[in-house]
Amino acid sequence: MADPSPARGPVVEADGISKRFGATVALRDARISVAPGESHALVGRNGAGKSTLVSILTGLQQADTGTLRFNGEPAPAAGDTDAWRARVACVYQRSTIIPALSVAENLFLNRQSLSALRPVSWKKLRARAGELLGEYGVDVDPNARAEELTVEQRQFVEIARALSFGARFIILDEPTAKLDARGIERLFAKLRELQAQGVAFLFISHHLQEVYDLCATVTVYRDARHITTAPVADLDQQALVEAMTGEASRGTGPAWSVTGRGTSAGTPLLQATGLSLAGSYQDCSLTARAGEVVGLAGAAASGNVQFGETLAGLHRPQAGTITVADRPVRTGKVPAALAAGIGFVPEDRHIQGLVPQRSVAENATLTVGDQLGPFGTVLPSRTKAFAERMIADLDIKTPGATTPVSALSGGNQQKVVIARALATQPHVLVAIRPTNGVDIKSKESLLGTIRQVADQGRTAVIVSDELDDLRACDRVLAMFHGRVVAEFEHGWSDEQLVTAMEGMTGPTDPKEDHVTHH
Ligand SMILES: Nc1ncnc2c1ncn2[C@@H]1O[C@H](COP(=O)(O)OP(=O)(O)OP(=O)(O)O)[C@@H](O)[C@H]1O
Repeated sequence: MADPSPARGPVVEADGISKRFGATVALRDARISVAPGESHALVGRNGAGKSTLVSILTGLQQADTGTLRFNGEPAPAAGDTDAWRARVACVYQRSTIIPALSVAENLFLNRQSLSALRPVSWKKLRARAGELLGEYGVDVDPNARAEELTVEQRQFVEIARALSFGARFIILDEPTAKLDARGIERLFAKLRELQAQGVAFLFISHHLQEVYDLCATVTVYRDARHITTAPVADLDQQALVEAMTGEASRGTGPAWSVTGRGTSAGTPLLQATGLSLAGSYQDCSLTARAGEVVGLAGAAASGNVQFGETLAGLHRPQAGTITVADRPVRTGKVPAALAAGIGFVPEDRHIQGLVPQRSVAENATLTVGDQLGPFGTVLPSRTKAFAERMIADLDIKTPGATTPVSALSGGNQQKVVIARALATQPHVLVAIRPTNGVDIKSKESLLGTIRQVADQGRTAVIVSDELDDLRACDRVLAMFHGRVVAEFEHGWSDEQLVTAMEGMTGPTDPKEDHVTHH
């Protein structure tokens, strides 16, 4: 690792940065400055320009105007990858680790210092990988295949790899999106440890609490512009949200409201009985009635995501049955689930959700081709009208319905995935972590949209470990280690639910009459 460079000013300083994509202005005269060893947050609504700034700070894209300096010196030439990597490290939400390779191979992939002319000594490489992981306190076996690692271990390997190029400045773009509460704690502990060694970071997150927990300074972008930079201690959450939205917050609760009427009213629409999937969960049952939103809570290894995916036909369970409106659904087949009226919002929009080169309109209507014309003869005008309604309903920030989805910001892509799931007017909507990557204001409208599904006499299942998502539910089942361990009627406390998700049964409290331990 290179010696830390002597502090000659901010680790990064960008000023007057503008960037256009065709008619879209992604950044307009924006700025950012991060001091050595500083923990700096960058927040803003979906499409505010955060990822565009990251791509400019890491040399992936060039700004149209503006200046960029690292440690007081001009940025390296475009394309000089090694020089960029020595100044700024970046960990993206999407892993850049190659699953089929070992940890050691991943760490030294594409590294110029290993001459291509010399045969690679695997023994040496493994030893160096071990040293490097040790240096950053990452407890992972260099021989392990990357696909065997947990999301969190993979992220630690990425951080070690990124910093091993010598940078003392690391950008983390929504690093907590795929971690559960424990994983986030460990990631933050690691970041604090690195900060104590003088590493500065720029932290991007839609979870404002994380900003308060981790960062000393916050910068807010809105509509491609820099709005403010301030010590986090000087901005309370209301002031921060106001800076992000440009509106005085209403100070009231969320736009949706839990009716709590679902439990006794409504006939069962979705019934999953005794489902088991080897290695994931055993003997799990769930009933969702017309008019209610049911939460399926659980931490990373609880099996809740696999249970939700099974409902949508992604896995074939070894045991158990699924019915929609009393009709059996063939398990393990996505088309069968769709035909039975189960709409699905997958966890990973990149893999399961979208066709990036296709337009917003096409993506939003991928599941309803038959409503818009026979296959191959989709009528563009109907597709467009349908998509335009979705764009308005879900507040999707896009220049138009014909814009390719790849040109949308991450959070707006997530809204397209939800639009698509809603397009079929499903009887049952199964949504996995639906507000992942979505800004605080859009989150309310998305949860409101899911609520509408129930209000129209249909039903929704939200699979999540996010308390905000779960609060939008009438009833929550908590899973731990592959089993449903407790059920909560409306009125649970955060602590009760978190305790259940962590596999601990709280003391039996007379006030706990809305909790059933299974
Ligand atoms: N390659 C591109 N082509 C066209 N437009 C783009 C491209 N990349 C970004 N944009 C547009 O630039 C704007 C800023 O997007 P950016 O991804 O920087 O937002 P963001 O703040 O990171 O949002 P999110 O929180 O949703 O990730 C958006 O309107 C987006 O649609």
